[in-house]
Formats: sequence, structure tokens, C-alpha cells
Amino acid sequence: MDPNTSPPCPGTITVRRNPPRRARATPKMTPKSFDLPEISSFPNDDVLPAQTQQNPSTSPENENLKVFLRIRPLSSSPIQAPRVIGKSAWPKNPAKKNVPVAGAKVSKSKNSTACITVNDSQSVTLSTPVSWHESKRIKSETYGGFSHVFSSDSSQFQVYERMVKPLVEEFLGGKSGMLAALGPSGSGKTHTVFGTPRDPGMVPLALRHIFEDAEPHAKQTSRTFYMSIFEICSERGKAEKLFDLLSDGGEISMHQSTVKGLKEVPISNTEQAESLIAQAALKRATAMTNTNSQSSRSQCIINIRDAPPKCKGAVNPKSNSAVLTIIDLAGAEREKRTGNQGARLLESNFINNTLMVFGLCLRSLLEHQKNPKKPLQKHFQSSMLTKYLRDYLEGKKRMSLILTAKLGEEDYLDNSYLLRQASPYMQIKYNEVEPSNIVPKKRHYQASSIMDDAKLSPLSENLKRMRLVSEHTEQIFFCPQNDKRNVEERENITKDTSALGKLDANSSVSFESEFDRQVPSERSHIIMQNFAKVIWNVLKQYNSKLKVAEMEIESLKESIGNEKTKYLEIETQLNEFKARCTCCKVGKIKNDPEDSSSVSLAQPHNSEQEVAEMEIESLKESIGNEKTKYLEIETQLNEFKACCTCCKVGKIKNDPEDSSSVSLAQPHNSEQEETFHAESSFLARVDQSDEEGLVLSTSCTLLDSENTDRETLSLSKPEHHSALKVDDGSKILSSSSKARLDQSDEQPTVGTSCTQLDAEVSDRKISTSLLKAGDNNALEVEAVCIISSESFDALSLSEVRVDQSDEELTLGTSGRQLDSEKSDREISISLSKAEDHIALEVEAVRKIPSKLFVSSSSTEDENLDPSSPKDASSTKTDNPVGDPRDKIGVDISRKPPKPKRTLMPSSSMLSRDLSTFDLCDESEKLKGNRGTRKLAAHEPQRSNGSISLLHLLQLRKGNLHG
Ligand SMILES: Nc1ncnc2c1ncn2[C@@H]1O[C@H](COP(=O)(O)OP(=O)(O)OP(=O)(O)O)[C@@H](O)[C@H]1O
Repeated sequence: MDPNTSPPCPGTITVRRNPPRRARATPKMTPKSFDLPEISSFPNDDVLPAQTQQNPSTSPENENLKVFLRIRPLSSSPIQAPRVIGKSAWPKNPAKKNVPVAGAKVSKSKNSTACITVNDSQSVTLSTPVSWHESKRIKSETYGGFSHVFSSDSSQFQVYERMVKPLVEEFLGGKSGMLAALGPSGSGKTHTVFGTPRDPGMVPLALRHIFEDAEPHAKQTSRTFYMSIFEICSERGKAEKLFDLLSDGGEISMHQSTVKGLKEVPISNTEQAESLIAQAALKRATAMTNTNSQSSRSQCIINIRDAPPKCKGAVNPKSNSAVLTIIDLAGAEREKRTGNQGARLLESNFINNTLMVFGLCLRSLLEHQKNPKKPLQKHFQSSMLTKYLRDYLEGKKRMSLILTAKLGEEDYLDNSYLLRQASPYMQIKYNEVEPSNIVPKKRHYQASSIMDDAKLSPLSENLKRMRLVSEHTEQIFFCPQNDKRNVEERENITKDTSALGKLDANSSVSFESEFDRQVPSERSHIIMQNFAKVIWNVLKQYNSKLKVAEMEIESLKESIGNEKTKYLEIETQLNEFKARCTCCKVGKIKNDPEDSSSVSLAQPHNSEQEVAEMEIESLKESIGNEKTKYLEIETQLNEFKACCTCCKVGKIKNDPEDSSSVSLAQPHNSEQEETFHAESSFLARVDQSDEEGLVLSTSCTLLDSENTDRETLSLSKPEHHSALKVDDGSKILSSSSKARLDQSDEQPTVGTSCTQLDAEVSDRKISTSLLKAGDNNALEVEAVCIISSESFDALSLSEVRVDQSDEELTLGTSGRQLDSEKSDREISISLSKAEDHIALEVEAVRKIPSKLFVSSSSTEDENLDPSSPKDASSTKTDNPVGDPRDKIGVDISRKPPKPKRTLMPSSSMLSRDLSTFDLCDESEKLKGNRGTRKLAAHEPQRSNGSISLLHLLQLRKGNLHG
């Protein structure tokens, strides 16, 4: 990946999702009812600090700290005795100038070789001395990335143009800037900063630049610049002191980052400014060392402040004044090289410690920028210099570094140490540059200090103690469960800290006062910092939990959508199933009380899924039951039909139940009485079974609803009629013959009834006709019977056969009417108005075969038992001569023609339905009870009709055999 095209790293916090989850398929359908309100995402923008949310593109500046490298040329002559005229043109302060150390080696060979090789404008190669090659040391080191490398032959102006001029321009534009010269002693820092009158350094050049640009607009803008110069030095290496170099050399103080008592001198032109600079240079502490005849012993700070333009004589408080700061640091010194001893050695240690703190601040800033989680160390508290430069060292303001190195190979170690220490600083970025000198409110510090150098002595020990105290304080304050103990600990720590400052009073007076001032504020700062950390951690946990909850809600939404989809599919299937299912309709029509499940389907659907499923299950069970029932019925019907083909009508004769069957209809006269006896013989058989009685009762129930007929009464009192029949043996005999007659005449009678039943108008007619037919037809039949009982016997036999085969015809008629809803009523009406004769007859017709043809098989007469119904039909239609059925033909001709009906498909259904009552079996049981008693009463008593019938049968039999 091309690093040039890589996007800049955003300053945001990335919240990891653990574990990563796979994307789920979007549900096909999301019901509206499940549209839950969206949960807004965690307000990261509100919670996260602006520091981490800042967009790099919108940051004012995103540039690295500029680090320049200037190589001082080789000295042409060794350091000699102090000269009156120093290294610079600035006057020296004779009071603070020390004489060269006695016995110091002033050795500088002319033939010194260079250890630094400039590769290009941004990199150099540091080579070890030739003498070190034999000791197998590192031969060369390359350092790159500098903003610019000024070779030894670079002029002051070149350095200014490239390094300082941009800062000055920005200063004139209202931006503060700082330039610090850093390097070993004698490397040319002071030369670069101040220069000489002949070769002015950066400060004079900057002042010239400032006033050259400002003077043309001075009248218009009323622009005023102020300059202040002060130094930070150490008195015998024990305490830091500040001296104002522009005043009379008075000592000043520092509170936190503010220097109190510092005099700012307004400058209006270059000459004035240079005069002040010369004055300050004379006051600055310098000393002669083995490396520098006029070695600076203090950190010199020059401030040029651009005062804001006045508005009607008053300073605009909102406008910020830019400050250009140029610092000439004291050079790092090695004891071997400098040969310092005594107080000078203490000064050297102080200088080195200050430079180390300065470097630690920059390193901490670099590490904090690389890893924001790593707090910015509070190294700035360790020295006044770093305190004063706090904003710069924290990256709040832009600064530049000019590293000065010496070219000679004897300076290899100094150069190596400088380059190793300072080259990483060029990675420091300035992306939060504040426009003014306002002290930032948010600071992220940690009270610790890494002063691992043994040379730090008193200062480093104080710093270590401060670190220990701070860490202890932080650990205690992080424990929220021991609040009371924490308060006590805090108080003790404060006392200890104060005591610590007092203990070091002798060694570091300056640090004592500063430490005492800093402890309360820093303690509160640490407390607030820890509190903010706790809150921040809680918020992060809340954020992570909230995101997890959001994911769970999403998954639940998907699950609900899937469930809803399944539910709708099931509901659709249920509707389709109901639409296809025909059992519901049948269930609505059927009056069978067992079809409760079918009836339930006609009820409104319950919206509940469980109810629907239960209905489906019950429906399925009902269907299964119905199928089973139908199969059983069909089997029984087949058996019944098979049995019917073998049965003989002659059974009726010997069937004692014929006589025991008592008329259900109550005759009112003798003719009707016999007719009804004949009819009742069927009915009696029907009534012999409980189920038939039940059926009849059912019909009677219907009958009872509208009008009560005598048949109903007769049904309610069947035994009474039976008793009557028992008493009247002739009637019974007659009824027996009638039974045959009716059985034989059943087809036309029933057929007639059915024909009439087909018409709605015939209901009344039926009842009337039946009543009358019961009168007329029965009379006719009875008359025939009476007149020609034999014929009737023959007729009845033939018709019985017909009726056996045609019993479904009548039933089919009723079943066809049952197929329609309207027929229910019609049936009810017809039954009720049919005077039950038809119904009873119908029922009786149906029941005859199962009873008669089984019990009297032994008395079966072949002549009386036609082989097929076809014979009967031919008998009725053809009326062959000589056949006993001629009389039947006469008799039939006397009757109105009765069309023969064809078997309808629906009749089979109804017959199967009716066969479910299993009348035959039940009638068999009844027969045992009722018939036994009646049999004993009827058997010895035979009427004339029966005798004549037997005689007729014998004659016919004889004719057939003959
Ligand atoms: N670029 C240069 N060209 C010519 N002479 C230089 C240059 N840099 C430094 N010198 C000379 O080197 C000597 C030491 O320089 P300077 O005093 O500036 O070093 P320094 O880094 O300030 O030392 P210290 O830290 O001890 O004050 C001076 O006499 C100065 O004139």
C-alpha cells in the first residue's frame, strides 16, 4: 500500500465488537405491528471528548515538530585564555563571567576530522572516530527526517530564512511560536541565537524582520512590540533562579507557568531591540569551560510579544497577543570534556538535568501522541524551564528545535547523544495548536517522573518522591469502596507531601515553595482526573452494553418477523383447507348429533391459532370417523343386500312377529283397521327394534312439534295396539296377509308416496291421500284382500319382492331431498304431514328384509319366492293368463297406475346413513322380547286370511310343480 495515498489516522476511538457476528438475512416480510421504535445509537459525539473526536481534516494544523540541525564548523584554533571580546558581539557580564578553570585543557587539534557527514538537506551520517574502529564500536549512524540540515558553511541568514523567518511571519500573523537551540556545549547555540555584530543571529534578524514589515503599517495599526529577556540558572546547583536580563538584574519568580516580575520593554525599532539584546547578553551568566570559553550557564529566554491593536485607547481583551520565543539553552556537558569541578560541576548537573527534563517532556508528548491511552507525563513540573514552556511541551503551541552539533570527531559522543535524544522529536505532531497563550483547561497528566539518571541527585530524588506519592495517591483514589479511609489517606499524604517538601528545604529551597504550591492543586487535579476516568470507563461499558442490547433487539425483531410469517402461512393453509373441505357443509346439514365436530366448523372461527389447530385435528378425526363409519355402513349394506337376495317372502308367513307386530296406526273403522293392520305390520317390524323405535320416535318428535297425530299417540302406546292385535286374531291374520300385501304392494304404494313426496304441494296431498289413501287405497287393498285375499297374497308376494329390491328407491327419494338445505324443512314437513304413514312405511319397507327373510327361511316357498324382482315387474305389467297373478293384475288395474322409480345415486347415501342404525340387529333383540310374547299369542290363532293364504300358496305350488 502506498503510504502517500494512505488516509490519515483519524483521532477517534474504535469500539470493538466481540465476538464478531455474521450478517443475517433480512426477513422477507416485517409486519407493521412489529415496527419497534428505533433505538438511537450511543451519543459518542456527546460523550467522547473533543480530543478524540476531532476530525483531522478540520484541525488547524497537522504538521510535525520542526527539527533543524546545524553543524558548527571546525574550530581553527584551540580554546585559549579568555579574551576580552567573547564569542559574540554582545557585551559580557563581567560580574558573572568566571575565569577559565585553572588547569583546564584547552586542546583542539587543527587536524581534527569530521564525524558528521551531511547526506542531504534532511539527513546526516555520524561516524565514529578512526581510533574507535579498532575497539569494534559502531562505525556510523545515519539520522534523517530533519526539517533541514544546515551544514557547517551555512550562514546565519540562510538559517534564518529557512528556519526562523516562517516563525516570524506567523508571529506577525498572530500566531505564537518558539524556537529553542539545543546541543552540547560549544556547538554554536548562542552563536546561532544571538550571533555577532558582524554576523547577527536569529534574534537580531527576527527583530529586523519584524520592524521592517511592521514599520510601514505602524502608524495605521498602532502596533507595539514588547520584549523581555530572562534567564534560569542554578545557584551552585541547588536551586533554580530567574533573573530578568533587561532590568537591573533583579531576581524574579515563577508561579506555575507565569513569571512574576518580568519586565517587558516595548520596542519600536531594530536599534532599540538590539540594544536591549546586547544589554541582556552582558548580564547573562557565562563561564569558561574546556569546551567553550564563554559557555552559557543558564537558559536564556527571549520573548517578543506583539501587543494587540488598541481600540480607542483600550486594549481589546478578546484579542490574543502572539509571542515569539527564542531560547538559548545551556549546552549539555560531560564532565570529562568540561573538566568542571565544585560549583561548576553543580551547574553542569543542573544544566543537564534541565535538559533531560526538557527532553522527557518532548518524549512524553511523543508517546502520548502515538498512544493516546498513555497519559501525558507531568515532567514539566520538574524544572522552571519546562514549566514556563508547558504549552509548547504539551503540543498546545508550535515550536521548532535547532540542534547544533560539532563537527569534530572528538565530539562524536556529544553529537551521538544529541541526535539519539532529539531525532525522535521530529515525529511530534501539532494538531491541536491553540491560537493564544490561554492556558488550556483540559489537561491529561499523570504525576510521575522517570528520572533514572543518577546524576539528577537532589532534583531527581524530589521528583522520584513526587512520583511515588502521586502513584500512591492515585491507587488509593481509584478504590471507591473505602471512602473514609481514602479521606484519611489523602490527608496523610498531604501531610507527608508537605513534610517531604520541608525535608528537602535545605537542598532545594526553590522546589520547596513550588512544591507546596503545587501539591493542593495537583491533588485535586488527580482526584478529578481519576473521577473522570471512572466515569469514562462506566460510559464505555454502558456504550458496549447498549450496542449488545441493540443487536439483541434486532435479532428479536427478526425472530418475531419469522414467527409472524409462519403464523400467516399456517393461517393461509387453514383457510385453504377449510375452503376445500366439504365436511363443513355436510356437518351443517346433518342432523346427526354425532357430527358435533362438523357443526363446530360452522361456527365462527376462533382467531387463536390453537383453536384453529384443534379444530383441524377434530375435523380430521371426524373425517376419519366418518370414513370408518361409511365403510362399516357400506359393508353392512352389502351384507344386507347379499342377504336380501337369498331371503324369501314366505318367511313372513311363518314369522311369528308378523302376528306380534301390532299396528302403530289406530284404525277407526274396520276397513281402515285392516289396512292399518297391514301397514302396521311393517311398522310393527320396524317397531320391534329399539333403534327403529328410536327412528320412529324421532320422526314422531318432529311430528310432535307441529301437530300431534294419532300415529304419534299410537307410537307412544304401541303395546296397547299390540294388545289389541293380540286379541283380534283375524286382524292379525289379516294384517299378516296385509303385510304380505303391503309388502308386495309396497312398491306401488311407496312409489306413489314418493312421487307425491317429490312435489311440495303433495305434502298435504300425501297426508290427505294417505289418510284417504289409507282409507281408499287401503280400502281398496283391503277390499281386494277381503275379496280376494289370495290374489292379494300373490300380489303381496310379488310386491314384496319388488319392494325388497326397491326399498332404496323410497329411501333414495328422501335422501335426495336431504341433499339440499331446503329439503330439511321439506322432509320435516313431509314427515309431519305425511302422517307418518309414509315415513313409517318407508322405514318399514326398509326394515322388512332384515327380519322376515331371515327368520322364515325354512318355510320358504319357491312359488312365493320369486327369484328376482324382474318377475314381479313382469307380473304387474304383463299379467300372464293362468298365473295367479292375473288377479293381481286385476287388482292392480283397479288401482291407479303407480310409476316405478329408478334408483337414484343419492339413495345409496341415504340408505347407508340409515343402515348406521343397524336396525336389523337391534330389531332382532327386540324381537326376542316382544315377539316372543306375541308369538305365543298369535301362533295358534290363524285367521281365515292366513289359512286362505296358505291354501293359495299350496295351490300355486302345486301348479308350479304340475
Ligand atoms: N556557525 C559558526 N560559525 C563560526 N563560529 C561559530 C559557529 N558556531 C559557533 N561558533 C563559535 O564557537 C564558539 C562556541 O560557540 P557557542 O558559544 O555559541 O557555543 P554554545 O553552544 O553556546 O556553547 P555553550 O552551550 O557552552 O554556551 C564561539 O566562539 C562561536 O563563535
